[in-house]
Amino acid sequence: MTGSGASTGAGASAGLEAAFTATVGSFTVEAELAVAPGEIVAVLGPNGAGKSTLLAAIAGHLAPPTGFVRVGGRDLARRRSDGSLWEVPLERRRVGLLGQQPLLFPHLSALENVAFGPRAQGGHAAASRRTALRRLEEVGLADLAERRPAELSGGQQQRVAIARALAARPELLLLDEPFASLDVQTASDMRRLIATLPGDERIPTLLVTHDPLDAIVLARRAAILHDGRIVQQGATAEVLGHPATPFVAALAGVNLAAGVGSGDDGVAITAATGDSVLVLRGVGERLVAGRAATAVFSPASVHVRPAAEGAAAASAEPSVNRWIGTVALLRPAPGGVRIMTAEHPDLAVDVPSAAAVSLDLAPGARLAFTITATDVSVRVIA
Ligand SMILES: Nc1ncnc2c1ncn2[C@@H]1O[C@H](COP(=O)(O)OP(=O)(O)OP(=O)(O)O)[C@@H](O)[C@H]1O
Repeated sequence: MTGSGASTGAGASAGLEAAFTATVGSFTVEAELAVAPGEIVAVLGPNGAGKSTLLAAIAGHLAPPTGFVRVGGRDLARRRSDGSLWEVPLERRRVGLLGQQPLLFPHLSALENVAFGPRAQGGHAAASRRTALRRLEEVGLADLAERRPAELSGGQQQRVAIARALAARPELLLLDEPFASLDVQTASDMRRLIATLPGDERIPTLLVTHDPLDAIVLARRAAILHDGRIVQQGATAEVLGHPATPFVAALAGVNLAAGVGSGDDGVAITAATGDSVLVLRGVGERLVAGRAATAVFSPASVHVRPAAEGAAAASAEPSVNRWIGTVALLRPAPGGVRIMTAEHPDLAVDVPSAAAVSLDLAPGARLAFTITATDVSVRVIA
């Protein structure tokens, strides 16, 4: 391999390193990512955030207008300074891309599907079939090796697709919502499978999903994509446990309350109605009085009861970890009802169905909310 674009990076153990822009139509993705060998990094984002475009650019289906994609220290694509593109052809990339649909060859058996990659790489027929059978054993499908895709369930087809991707000895795995079309039990089996495979093989794996559960279960690191940009990345627990923006908080299913340090280790949050201040004390960083700070908590960790007769939302004294709110909006939530109040319309509170019935919820109802400090994470805004 010659040419100025073929620079080697930090060596064969470098995993995936990428920093590029990629464009489809008028939409542009701009990303800087690194995935270590054996590591799974989750890319989370809502519909249309650019997740599939990001994977297409890394896989080589889209030429990046700027930047580079490098795997194992070897450039797969690079824009040179004169604007010309240096890239490894698709068939020589050793990138396994697995989408929502397994896309198996319908006329081939499961075994022949899996043996296809090793054969295409020049392997002998018998050796390729042995490799394929071993891969099918790993995904628990050796006894169905002779079946064609139409004779397999959706979950089984996905397993064959994983076995096929791995049989081609990829240097990088790209998983695009691989659980999206599976039922709950099959998706859970697939998660377990994916959790063990790439680590054993030291394959860097990028897992695209819109489900925070995938990131929590499978990935130690997560990147959040929004409108084609990575808006936050880091340890999964950190990103989802203390989101930097309301957008990431909504994606993670937690509340992010912005305020200022209250001087007694709480975050003072002024009500939208402007007539009261809620102080949330929690665990986390030391806060500085008057400096911007955030508090994060789960909608389900708030306790709700009817407000005592005559309880006033407006008060000169800030109340600590408790507030009175007027129901403004009610929405279905998993296992119950989500409440939003006029005083704090950005803070969701979830109550189980049984509690919702006994609270006699309706817009305009006045409720008392409390949360314990151990359920609140607080942080200074840099
Ligand atoms: N071939 C195309 N031509 C023009 N625009 C496109 C094309 N493919 C995708 N887009 C646009 O690019 C944006 C990102 O699409 P992309 O499929 O990458 O998002 P995504 O995060 O994978 O979404 P989803 O979760 O719905 O699959 C969208 O606004 C989409 O409409």
